[in-house]
Amino acid sequence: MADISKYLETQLALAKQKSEQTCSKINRISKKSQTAAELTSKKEEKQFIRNNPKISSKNTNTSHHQKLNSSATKGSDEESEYLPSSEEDEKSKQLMPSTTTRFKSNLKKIIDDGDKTLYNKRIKDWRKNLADAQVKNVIDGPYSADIQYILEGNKDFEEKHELQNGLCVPNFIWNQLYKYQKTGVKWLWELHQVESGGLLGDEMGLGKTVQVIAFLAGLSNTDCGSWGGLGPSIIVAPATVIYQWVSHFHYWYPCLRVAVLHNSGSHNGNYNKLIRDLHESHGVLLITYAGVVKYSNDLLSRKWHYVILDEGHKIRNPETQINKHIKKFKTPHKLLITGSPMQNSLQELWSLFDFMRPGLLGTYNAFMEYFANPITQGGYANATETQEAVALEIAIALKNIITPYMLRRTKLEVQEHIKLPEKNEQVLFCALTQEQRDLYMGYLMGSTVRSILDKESRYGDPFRARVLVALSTLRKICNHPDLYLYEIQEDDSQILDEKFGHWKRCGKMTVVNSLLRIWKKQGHRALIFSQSRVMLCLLEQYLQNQDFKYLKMDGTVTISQRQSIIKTFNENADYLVFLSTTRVGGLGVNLTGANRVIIYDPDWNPATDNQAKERAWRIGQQKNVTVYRLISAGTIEEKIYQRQIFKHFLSNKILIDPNQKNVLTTSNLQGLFTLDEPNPEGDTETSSLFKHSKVYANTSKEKKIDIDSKTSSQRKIEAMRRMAKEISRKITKNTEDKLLSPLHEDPRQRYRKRREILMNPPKIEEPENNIIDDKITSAPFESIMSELDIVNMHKKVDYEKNLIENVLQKTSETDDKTKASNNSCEIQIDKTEKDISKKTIDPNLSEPSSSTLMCNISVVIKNEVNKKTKKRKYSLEPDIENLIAIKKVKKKRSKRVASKDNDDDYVLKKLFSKASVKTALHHDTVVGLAEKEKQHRMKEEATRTAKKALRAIKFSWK
Ligand SMILES: Nc1ncnc2c1ncn2[C@@H]1O[C@H](COP(=O)(O)OP(=O)(O)OP(=O)(O)O)[C@@H](O)[C@H]1O
Repeated sequence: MADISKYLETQLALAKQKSEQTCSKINRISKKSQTAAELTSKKEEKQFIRNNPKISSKNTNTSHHQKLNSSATKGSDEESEYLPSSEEDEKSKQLMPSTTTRFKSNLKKIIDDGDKTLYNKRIKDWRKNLADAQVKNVIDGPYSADIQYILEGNKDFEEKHELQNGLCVPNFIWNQLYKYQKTGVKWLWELHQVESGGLLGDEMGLGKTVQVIAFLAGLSNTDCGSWGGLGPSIIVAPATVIYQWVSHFHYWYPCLRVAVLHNSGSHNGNYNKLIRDLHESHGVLLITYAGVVKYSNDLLSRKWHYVILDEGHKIRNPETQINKHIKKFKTPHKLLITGSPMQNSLQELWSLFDFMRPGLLGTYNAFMEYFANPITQGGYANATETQEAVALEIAIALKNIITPYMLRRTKLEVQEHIKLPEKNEQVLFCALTQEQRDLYMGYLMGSTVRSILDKESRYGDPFRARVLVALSTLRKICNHPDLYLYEIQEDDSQILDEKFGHWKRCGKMTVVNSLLRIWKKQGHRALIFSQSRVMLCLLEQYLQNQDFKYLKMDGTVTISQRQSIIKTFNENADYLVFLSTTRVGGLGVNLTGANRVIIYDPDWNPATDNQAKERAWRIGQQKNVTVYRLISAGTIEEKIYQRQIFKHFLSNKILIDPNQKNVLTTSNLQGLFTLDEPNPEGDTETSSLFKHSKVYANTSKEKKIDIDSKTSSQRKIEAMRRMAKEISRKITKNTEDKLLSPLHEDPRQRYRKRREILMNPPKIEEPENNIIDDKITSAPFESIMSELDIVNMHKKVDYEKNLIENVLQKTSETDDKTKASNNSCEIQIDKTEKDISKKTIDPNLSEPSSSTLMCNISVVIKNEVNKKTKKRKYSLEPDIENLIAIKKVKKKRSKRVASKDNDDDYVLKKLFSKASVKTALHHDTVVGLAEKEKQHRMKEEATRTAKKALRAIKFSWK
């Protein structure tokens, strides 16, 4: 009896201790986190007050939040959905010097035709090369499509392919076009003839630029209309792709003059003169979107034949300055090129059509009332049946209206022509580090978020701006704790250089680290995109520390040099990584040198992320492409991803299939400011919603490898380790259960219940998230005795010994069954056990605490492993928590590294095994594309079969 009461006392003490630990873990946020949240809130508050004189005239320092705030209140759509990245990036101070500067001097600039002398020289060189190619069949200079055509042995390079009604496209272009591109050129020609604008909306990388150049080349060879062929034209494009246009023109149609109206252009002197010159020579003027606003008076004072907007979705917000200026051009020939015609909402579609087919979709207000709102409403999963039916009918009507003016082909549809390699796109839900979780929770509990969520305290300040600032802060914590902490440092000296931005402090960076290491071994090259330039600096610092060769392109790289950096990366396989902001490197450029893509942080706008990944998966890519989108599990990033899914759905409903069904409901503010920990299976909210899209690493081959390669003792060690972990978990769980239970006041009852559990131990599932070979070597938990059973069966002093013996016995049984036992490898536990009992078991306790137990078992395991290590020189992998690496296994794995087929599988297993990735989803399945793909294939198959059937009955008659 006395023993039992002593035991119960100990249990009670243990339970109390455990409860305190648990409570403090759950509720207590570190001092550092609290202080950080309060300092941030104060800073933000000052800023709000500063920006809202009605609240107070008190003045404060300027911080980046001012920018956030002002942009947020401006109400531009881009800013409402997205907190400045590139804009912020362009101006934000750099944390560390960019190595990009090193490469600048080596980069060869692409020169446009703004400078007439240079233009004349280029034309002279080109003509000479053309002549050389015809005569000598070799050239000493840059290739162009016509020269290439001649060198390939074609004699008809001066001939043209004439389309119906006279468009004459030079053969050296026409013959190089894919079939669907020829259709595209014909479609542009049809629009031209009916004097209409249009939207070329092919998926990214399908050669929209090439189609437009082919069409313009055709026009310039066709004597028609008031311009007698091609008149002076303007192409508006984002800064990064301006020079891509130049080089495409120089390649595909070298005789045309193309000049860049920008500081970076070759033209010297008065920009007015350049516009006049270009206009007179019927050339093409390339200009940025900002340039249109800047030079609008001069541009608008002339008549232009074609106005073409590349990445035309830039004008999706009808309220912007750019939009207003661009719509003033008076020509019916307006083309819009974009791979993402609808990104966030239906109003965007209206804005695009208002540029190239004004009036087609009515006025803005009418469109919003009669089209956009009902379609959106009917799109939510919680819409009524009537709302759904109305949405469907209106979506069909809208699709019918826009179809003649919009040509969109997906990669899937044209796959038989372009034969792109496969693409595997996954969303990896990454665990936050303890520090991140702490800071995240601290900020959620801080005054900024409280003031947002507390309806009562919503004073008349810019509420929306507060929300956006808070969201931005949470995103920073997800990206790296230092992005957040850096801002509240009063003084730079507080920053510890060696720890600053360290990858181990951030869950997603840990994943990046694993990915890059594996990819380097596998021989893959990667693009890494982030929204923020500051984050790129941290990634850059990481790459430098690891000695990974990389190139970086962000807003600080001059426009004229961007194309050269891209070219260098594509041509030089020494560079492992191309780092870029999503907005600078994600638009329009070709980065096919890489076949792996990491999208480090999600954008509110799904198209931004899509654009980025399409840089690698496009014509010219030879290898299979894998894209990883990193999401910090349970955080704001997951909500952003869900928002992306909804936007995808909406856009697919109009552009692809009005019958699309949605699974997401509207989200509320509260939902944005929570931290949803993944459930025990590692599922986050999103992965629970999209269970059918979950990615499982294929373990079958790995299992075989492990069975073959592991010795019996290694298996025993692992079994012990797992069991120790499980026992520890059981103790913790039991203690917690009791604590939560109303019985916790009565130790006797608690004991009775506990005994009952011991007599009938619950079945415990094997942990899913574990080292690779779980299922092979683990002793079945249901047959393992609980540590308390053992305590009850033996004296305390024998506790450890018995436990270990028990484990070994069970494991031996398992081993015998699998015929893999190896007597010579028997673990000698006696000495270890004695050592442990001397060193670690607290004599005051009748039962070791779970943590002590865990520690003890670890010691046993480590001792054993060390012993083995000494004997056989095994190498351990200390950086992987709880993983005891065994060389043989590693050897097998490195063989797997070489096997390209399983590259992605291997990567995923590694990530799961390190527990840095909680779960992974197939992105295409989530956004419904895989389903579409399946349907498309089925339809194709069905059509083929039907045709065959028709032929069959026809011939059967004969
Ligand atoms: N017919 C073709 N023959 C050879 N190469 C082609 C052809 N069409 C396109 N390409 C190449 O494919 C790549 C992608 O083309 P392009 O940049 O025109 O695509 P895009 O649809 O404009 O892409 P984005 O939407 O990303 O701007 C380029 O490198 C281009 O040279």
